[in-house]
Amino acid sequence: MFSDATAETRSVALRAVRAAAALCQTVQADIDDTVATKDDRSPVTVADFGSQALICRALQQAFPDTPVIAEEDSAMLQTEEQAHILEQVVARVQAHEPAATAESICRWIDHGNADRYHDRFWTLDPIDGTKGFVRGDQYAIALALVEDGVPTVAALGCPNLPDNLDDPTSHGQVFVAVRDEGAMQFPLSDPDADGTPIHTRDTAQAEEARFCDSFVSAHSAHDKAKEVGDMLGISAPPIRMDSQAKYAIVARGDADIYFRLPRPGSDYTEKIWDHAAGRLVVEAAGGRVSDMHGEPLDFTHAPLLSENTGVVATSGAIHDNVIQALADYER
Ligand SMILES: Nc1ncnc2c1ncn2[C@@H]1O[C@H](COP(=O)(O)O)[C@@H](O)[C@H]1OP(=O)(O)O
Ligand SMILES: [Mg+2]
Ligand SMILES: [Mg+2]
Ligand SMILES: [Mg+2]
Repeated sequence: MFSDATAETRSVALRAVRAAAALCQTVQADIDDTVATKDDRSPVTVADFGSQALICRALQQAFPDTPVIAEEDSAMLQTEEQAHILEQVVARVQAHEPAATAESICRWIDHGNADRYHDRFWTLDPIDGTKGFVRGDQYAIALALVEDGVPTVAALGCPNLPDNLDDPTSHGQVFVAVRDEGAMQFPLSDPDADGTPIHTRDTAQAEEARFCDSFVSAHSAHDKAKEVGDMLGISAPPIRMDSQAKYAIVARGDADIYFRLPRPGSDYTEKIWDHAAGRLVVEAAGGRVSDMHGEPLDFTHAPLLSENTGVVATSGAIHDNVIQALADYER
């Protein structure tokens, strides 16, 4: 399905995300005492730092000249107060990179601290949905290459996502997408398994749609999504889920719409690493992604999506209807 042009990029991204997913799974199995609180009061864990260290290390080795814009930095790890977190990060990373030291790990993490737009850069959320991760629910490891402002290659790891939403017993996929070429899912449990192509649902009538939104009500206006869903005639209950796993379930046809609608009075600006990989996975699988006004997501103001308000992803054919319903709702 994928052309040879992106073979090395895809394979480095896929291997790095698989290693980070394995690290996250071992931390999640034993989550106590691995969580700290950042200056903005949001949680960060040993796994966020460990995941960013492993992925940035792999990117730096393979593509030394391509900047990385990632969520975390090592500053708080280097404080005395968080020495116990750093110690655990070192132990977790050494399981994958035996020669790693506290110093090299902090350097790898900070390789992800390019802070402005470039014509070609990687963007990484080492754990997207940290609150879900800490709760034992959904989270994602989201990596995308952005070229000329558009995501072109993505690897989105979803270690807790069931293969089938109605049967939570088997789970864990990584989604790989290439712009204009398609999207595939690979089981995390078997590095040798072939990928399976994924496609959005061919839903033509909005009333047949299922929509998903954030689990955390502070991240997205649940009531607005519900009311717009009612206007579209949607009767199925919303799927509430943490992280970019929401993009993945739209991409593979478990849901038709992902609503991320700002809460009234919120001054939160979305970050590029929360949307670059997910957007590409949905678009390459046949869907559409825009902001809530139908405008394309603009990654040229990295690290912020400062030109956009809200995000809407759909299976494709119903996108214009959904955007129209949002405009009618706002009126
Ligand atoms: N007030 C907010 N509004 C919208 N998104 C937020 C807000 N605060 C944090 N986020 C981000 O939302 C993402 C997860 O949202 P969800 O799981 O609901 O889709 C995370 O990346 C999280 O950032 P962070 O990574 O700093 O925690
Ligand atoms: Mg994160
Ligand atoms: Mg995030
Ligand atoms: Mg965070």
